[in-house]
Amino acid sequence: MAELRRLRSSIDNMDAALVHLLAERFKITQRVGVLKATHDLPAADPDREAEQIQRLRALAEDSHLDPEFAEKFLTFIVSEVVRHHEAIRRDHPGAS
Ligand SMILES: O=C(O)C(=O)C[C@]1(C(=O)O)C=C[C@@H](O)C=C1
Repeated sequence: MAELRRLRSSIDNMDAALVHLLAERFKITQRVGVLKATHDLPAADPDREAEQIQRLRALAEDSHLDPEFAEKFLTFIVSEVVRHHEAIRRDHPGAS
């Protein structure tokens, strides 16, 4: 069906955009991880995460996206970032 093909083509474009955005986000959090290891800061910052969740839930509501889903998505990404931060701390020569 032509309509299904068109819709799937748009889905593929958006999935590609998501992957590119996530790759850029992880490049930045990599640098944050090195900074945190160098300055002996904890991998996770629960206060910052609470602010991010609050902000994303509000954005999701405005955009008619399920805020629960937005929170789960952010938490999934941030938990992977924290795992990377912990690995950087283990490997980083400047870390204590
Ligand atoms: O902002 C930070 O301190 C980060 O390490 C980045 C980040 C994130 O991925 O947004 C990851 C872990 C923290 O708990 C909070 C936020």
